[in-house]
Amino acid sequence: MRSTLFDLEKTISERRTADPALSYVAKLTGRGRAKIAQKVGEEAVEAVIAAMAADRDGLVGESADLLFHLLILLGDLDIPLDAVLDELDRREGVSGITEKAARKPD
Ligand SMILES: N=c1c2ncn([C@@H]3O[C@H](COP(=O)(O)OP(=O)(O)OP(=O)(O)O)[C@@H](O)[C@H]3O)c2ncn1[C@@H]1O[C@H](COP(=O)(O)O)[C@@H](O)[C@H]1O
Repeated sequence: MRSTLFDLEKTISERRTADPALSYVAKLTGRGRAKIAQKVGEEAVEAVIAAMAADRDGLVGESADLLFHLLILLGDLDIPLDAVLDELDRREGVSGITEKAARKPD
């Protein structure tokens, strides 16, 4: 399995306390969780815009930006990537239609 996301998670963890003048991760982290979350939202919107324009290259780039910023946000909350992958594993084989139908009404 490709280890790209785990490698990036480790790099982000190491760069968080670097010199903000030399590290984007450190600079963004220093601006606080709300700013990191805002960037995740912006990158998600940019991915949607690229998709709606059928801009495949754009969507690849924006998806990379989105995953990168999501990893920074998860790291800021001390949530390991493994926790997200575990949740996806837990859902494996459970149809989204079935899962939604089984939800209790509010
Ligand atoms: N994958 C990435 C990556 N993807 C995108 N970016 C940066 O994310 C920033 C997003 O650009 P924007 O224009 O949206 O942001 P901005 O203008 O800085 O922010 P605003 O002030 O507008 O909010 C750009 O500076 C991109 O270069 C990344 N910066 C770093 N990485 C990885 O993180 C590692 C550590 O980076 P540093 O912390 O910079 O050393 C690198 O070696 C890479 O592996």
